[in-house]
Amino acid sequence: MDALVEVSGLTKRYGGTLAVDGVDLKVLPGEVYGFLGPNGAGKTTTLRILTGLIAPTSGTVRVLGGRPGDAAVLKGTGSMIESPAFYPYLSGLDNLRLLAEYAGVSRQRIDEVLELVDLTDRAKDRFSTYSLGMKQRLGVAAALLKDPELVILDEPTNGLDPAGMRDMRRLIRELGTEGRTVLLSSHLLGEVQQICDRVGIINAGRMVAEHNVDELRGEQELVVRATPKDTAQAILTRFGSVHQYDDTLRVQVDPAQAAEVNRVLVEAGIAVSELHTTERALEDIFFELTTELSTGEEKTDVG
Ligand SMILES: Nc1ncnc2c1ncn2[C@@H]1O[C@H](COP(=O)(O)OP(=O)(O)OP(=O)(O)O)[C@@H](O)[C@H]1O
Repeated sequence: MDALVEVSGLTKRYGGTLAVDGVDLKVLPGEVYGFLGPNGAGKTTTLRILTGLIAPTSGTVRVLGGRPGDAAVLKGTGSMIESPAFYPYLSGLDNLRLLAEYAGVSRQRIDEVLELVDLTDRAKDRFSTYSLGMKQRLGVAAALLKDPELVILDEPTNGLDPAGMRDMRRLIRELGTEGRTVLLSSHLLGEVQQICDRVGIINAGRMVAEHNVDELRGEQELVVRATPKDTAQAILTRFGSVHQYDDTLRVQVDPAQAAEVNRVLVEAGIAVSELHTTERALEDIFFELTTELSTGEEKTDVG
């Protein structure tokens, strides 16, 4: 399967700051890929390079088989990098019309994208009257106008309230299920876990890990609080390795087996007062990796 985005040894230096430091990245057709990292990790810089907005210092970058910024690549890529810029005094619809005219897109496609981002009812209102969530969704609509194969979204839920985040996540999942390839950045673990198929973790300009989100889910643990604890622990070892954490037991077992674990414990006369899954897996990996690196070599090179 040919990757839609293929980045190798990508580096970007701003004066003395190494913003991106030898990043390798592959985004495969049809996947929703999450580019996860804390603020300042180098996500926006990488996405700006992929969309041809800035040039890399070194490394190779292929997007849709071509170079970022090439006409054919631009045609097949829709993006929203940082806050989308629109004319505040024009309606959402008129803003899209302007972009559509420039890109040679039909009126029908404008209606389709407005429908997709759930802005049909407010399309004729001025952009300045939109909520932040609506502004971001219009940004996604603009990115989708050309019916692109690849959609690149930089922190699409940033600054949104919980309802706005939910709508945006739903929209991105929809894009994924309709077969589009999506590359998005985020600093939110839970978000990436909810909407992405694969995740690349970046910290201090370096890719520190790449995971299949399903595998990570499988690595989740069950948290069990039960008495008597010793007997519970002995029973739980049948399901997977068990370790104690505070006064709970943590079992490495597929969370889908939670009901079965509960049944077996209760049938053995154990009182179960708490049983839930934990999202520690991705969090642990993330913090382990980012702490390791941030205490390691400095990313700022003043030489
Ligand atoms: N135009 C620029 N000039 C100088 N330094 C820059 C520039 N753009 C980014 N940087 C620096 O490069 C590093 C990476 O920034 P980048 O914006 O790519 O990170 P990010 O992961 O997108 O973080 P955020 O979510 O905060 O935007 C930071 O140290 C930032 O200060």
